[in-house]
Amino acid sequence: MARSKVTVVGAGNVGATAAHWIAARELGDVVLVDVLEGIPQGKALDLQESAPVAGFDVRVAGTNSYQETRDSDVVVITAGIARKPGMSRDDLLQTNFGIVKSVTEEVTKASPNAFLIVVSNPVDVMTYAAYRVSGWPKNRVMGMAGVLDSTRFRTFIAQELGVSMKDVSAFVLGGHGDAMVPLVRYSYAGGIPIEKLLPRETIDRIVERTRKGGGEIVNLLKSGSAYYAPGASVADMVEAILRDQRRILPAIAYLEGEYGQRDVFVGVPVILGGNGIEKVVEIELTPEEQDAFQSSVDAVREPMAKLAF
Ligand SMILES: NC(=O)C1=CN([C@@H]2O[C@H](COP(=O)(O)OP(=O)(O)OC[C@H]3O[C@@H](n4cnc5c(N)ncnc54)[C@H](O)[C@@H]3O)[C@@H](O)[C@H]2O)C=CC1
Ligand SMILES: O=C([O-])CC(=O)C(=O)O
Repeated sequence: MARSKVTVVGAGNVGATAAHWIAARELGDVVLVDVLEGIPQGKALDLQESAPVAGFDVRVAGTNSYQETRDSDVVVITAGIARKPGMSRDDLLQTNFGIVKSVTEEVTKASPNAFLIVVSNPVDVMTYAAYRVSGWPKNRVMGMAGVLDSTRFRTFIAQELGVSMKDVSAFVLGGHGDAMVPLVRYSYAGGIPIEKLLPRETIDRIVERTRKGGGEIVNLLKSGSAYYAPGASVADMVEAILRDQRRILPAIAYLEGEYGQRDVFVGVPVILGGNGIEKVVEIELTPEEQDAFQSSVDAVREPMAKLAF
């Protein structure tokens, strides 16, 4: 059986870290692409040279050309600028729109049958842009944010309870901005609803921390944004597709009536497997949760309306 091939566009912090997780989990051969000369080649060679000691057996290549990305099974787009303290993700809109547009044109030519996972921010809007530019079906175009937002929420829950991260599950819905919706009612530790285990004030505090989780890292790093957890979250989605796992994950998906929304990409629970987004899973929301979700979608539609294709 031919080995899978994963292209990661953008060999910066998120791209290189995603490539690392993807290679370490032997999900497929990895091609790193960037406009900077030497960077994707150098990082790919360095990562490849870790294989004998780290114990993985895949090829890792770096390039400035899309030629070598040909016939990839999955393409991850991390190309673009990251925010600095004081900026919102939406401040990156026009610069990253230009980049995501040109990258999408290149990758869709080189790998017409791939699955596309968009990471560049503002990611809900950039996923919509990639969908429009690619003209691909909705099951093959998605964005990564919910896995990251949920892993942050899970981390905070586990830390508050002083229990293993393994036993904590949680869901965050909506756009990847400060209006995202951590779903407390659907969050559990060892199968027990967290509302039965933690006081309301503690839950409210970690919900707020989750919403601002990206900004917390930006303020600490000062010169860029998070990449370890984002890179690992990308690898989880790549694995779900390439290993046909049919996982239920939150992903940025195209909505055509689900959750009362149309013609927008936003984070919702999906079944992710060998056919990409196989289904958007609709769960019942309380009126308050529905209102919060609507506000979050509105916050995605606003910058979306500024895109000129
Ligand atoms: N969706 C999410 O949850 C997350 C999204 N992000 C976003 O991911 C993006 C990347 O972040 P970092 O890796 O930290 O930034 P970075 O600055 O470390 O890397 C970005 C890379 O993209 C490259 N690039 C720029 N234009 C390109 C083009 N046309 N073709 C190919 N490569 C190009 C740059 O040369 C650079 O190496 C940012 O927009 C950031 O906001 C970051 C973390 C989480
Ligand atoms: O906060 C940022 O700009 C990067 C990002 O999306 C995150 O870490 O959640």
